[in-house]
Amino acid sequence: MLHMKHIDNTPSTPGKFKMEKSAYNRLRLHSSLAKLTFWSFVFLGLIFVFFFRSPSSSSHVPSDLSRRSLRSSYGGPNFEKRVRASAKIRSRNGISVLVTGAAGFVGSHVSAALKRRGDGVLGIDNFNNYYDPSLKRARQALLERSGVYIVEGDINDSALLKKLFDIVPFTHVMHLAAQAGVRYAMENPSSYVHSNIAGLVNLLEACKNANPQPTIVWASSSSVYGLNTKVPFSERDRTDQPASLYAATKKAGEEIAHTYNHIYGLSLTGLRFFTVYGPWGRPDMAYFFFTRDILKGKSIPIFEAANHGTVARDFTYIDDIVKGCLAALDTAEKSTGSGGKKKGPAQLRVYNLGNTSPVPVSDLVSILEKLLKVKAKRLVMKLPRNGDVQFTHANISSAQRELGYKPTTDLKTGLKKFVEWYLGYYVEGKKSAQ
Ligand SMILES: O=C(O)[C@H]1O[C@H](OP(=O)(O)OP(=O)(O)OC[C@H]2O[C@@H](n3ccc(=O)[nH]c3=O)[C@H](O)[C@@H]2O)[C@H](O)[C@@H](O)[C@@H]1O
Repeated sequence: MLHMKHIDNTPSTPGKFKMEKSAYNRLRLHSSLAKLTFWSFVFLGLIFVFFFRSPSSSSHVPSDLSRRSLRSSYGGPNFEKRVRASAKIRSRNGISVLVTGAAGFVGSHVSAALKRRGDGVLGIDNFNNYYDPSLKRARQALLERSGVYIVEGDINDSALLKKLFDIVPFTHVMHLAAQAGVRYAMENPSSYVHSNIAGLVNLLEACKNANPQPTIVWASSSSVYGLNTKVPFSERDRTDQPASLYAATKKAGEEIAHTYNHIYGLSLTGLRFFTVYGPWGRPDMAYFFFTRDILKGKSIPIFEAANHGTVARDFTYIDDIVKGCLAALDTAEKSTGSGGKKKGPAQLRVYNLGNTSPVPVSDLVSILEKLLKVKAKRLVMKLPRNGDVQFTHANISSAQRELGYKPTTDLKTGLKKFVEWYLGYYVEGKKSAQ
């Protein structure tokens, strides 16, 4: 309107005015055509996006990675058949368990034990390369032979988790997927946030929305005791002075568990594992790379505290941990909510799963020397300030009383089994230990 008025009032010669007016009309025609073309493109673009986008690229899916994997391997009758067959319960009173981190050290052992006793087990693992993924693939191959299928995916992929819960009404979730390792947190802090915080929340969201809601047992860590000096560590002790980001994310996990229990009625049990070791273990852990480096003739760094103080760990054998995990699953009560709504109070537990006899790291090395029949090149070093604590020692009376947990393997016996496995897998199997 204002624009028109301005043109009408333009003082000019008639001819010139005429000329200007027709130029103006041409201009208007051009601009209308341009507008029409522009909006046609926008409209066509919207139609294209609406009809041709993949159903998996919904706002649920957090990353390109998960989108790609969803398209390539999830869905379809064959996938669903495999998932159902793996999760099928084959014993009376059996349970169906989704095991996260199933290709990991503890995850693979727990999955195998559940399957052996007739429970339904479905695994999920992202097969990341924090340590040699070929070891994870070898664990996967073993599980595959006993009928456990591991879906390749990330616990941050909510569309995938929803799909799995849609296919199987899991009674339990054994959540063992995590970014482990105390010292690596200084190198790659975000991977701890991604797996131990964002991943945990995403998993709990899927659990709270599921109908029926599953019961959840998950891996916390002895590292939550941080700089505590009172030993042995009891579940009632303070856990507010973590020494590493890893420990802080596990502690955060315990608080997140409290929230989901409180708001949604999820039954949650956290297990504080104490330096778990054994066959098929993690190559980033000291007992594992000490073995590799002793055999290679490389020197090994042995930490000691100030004033030649002993650094010790309550090393716990994998079979004892597996028994603790199964007992936690078996004694856990059901979640009380359904479809995201709480119906009543639910169980919230936390237990130490340790061995109750701390061993100095230098003694661990002496045991390895005997088993390997090779003298270690010891390089005694000051305990670095990068997350390590001086000692750990579990009080397990709660787990003993309520789970019937009773560790039976001492470090010497357990390391003997580890070394037998190590030599068979790497030396006889001619695989290179990285
Ligand atoms: O139980 C736990 O809470 C934690 O146990 C281990 O952490 P850590 O006990 O530090 O296990 P290692 O990294 O294998 O270290 C074992 C011992 O060897 C010592 N160490 C480690 C590395 C090294 O080069 N030299 C050395 O003397 C450490 O100080 C520690 O006392 C796992 O790596 C964590 O994922 C787990 O949560």
